[in-house]
Amino acid sequence: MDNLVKICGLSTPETLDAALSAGADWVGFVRFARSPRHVDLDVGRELSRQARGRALRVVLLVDAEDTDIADAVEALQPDLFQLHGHETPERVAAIRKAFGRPVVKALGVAEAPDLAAVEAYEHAADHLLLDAKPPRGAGALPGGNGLSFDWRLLVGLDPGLSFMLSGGLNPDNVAEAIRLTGSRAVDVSSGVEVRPGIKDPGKIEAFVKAARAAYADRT
Ligand SMILES: O=C(O)c1ccccc1N[C@@H]1O[C@H](COP(=O)(O)O)[C@@H](O)[C@H]1O
Repeated sequence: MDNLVKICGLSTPETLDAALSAGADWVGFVRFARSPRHVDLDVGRELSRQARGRALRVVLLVDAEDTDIADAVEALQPDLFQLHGHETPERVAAIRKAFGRPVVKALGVAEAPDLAAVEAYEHAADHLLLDAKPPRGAGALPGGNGLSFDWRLLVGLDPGLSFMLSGGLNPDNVAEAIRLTGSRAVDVSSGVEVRPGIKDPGKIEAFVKAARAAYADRT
């Protein structure tokens, strides 16, 4: 992953088009029924067709059963999976092997000891996504909460696999996040929305521009 921008939680042709036109490298589709960004299989199929050849397509799953993964693969033909639940390294490796797609494993970060989990996924996942820990409490989503964590925790981090920074990013803070962490990949969902699940084409464009400018400043 190098100078990569991912826009996640896209659920309409118009907002997907905004992400593709802005030059997003990866686009994400959420398959998690409780999420305001969840796409059913028919919508996902159409969106995935729209993105094919223009960006890599990521299907986001949360502690999914094999049958649900198989349904998502059949309909959306994703290029990668993002696993955003409590999947163990063994489960991540099994999904990667069974479905023949690279896996991005999301890990929640709140404090330095949380980064100890990184090592366990070194041989199981292809990439990591470092996200804020979700809030405690019934009904909280495992991600997509617009919360950031202390990016200084990542300074000097050199995991054995590439990582993507996520959690609470938006067009106004992504440049600082890239500058501070040195991250070569960023991911956003709620920071380019007007309300949960409703993406804003202008914010999508502004996010991609701001991330690209920050990457360019670094080289
Ligand atoms: O977006 C969701 O609804 C979601 C549901 C379940 C798991 C993860 C989810 N979102 C992902 O979380 C990160 C961070 O999101 P945000 O930018 O802080 O809103 C991102 O990868 C989302 O796609």
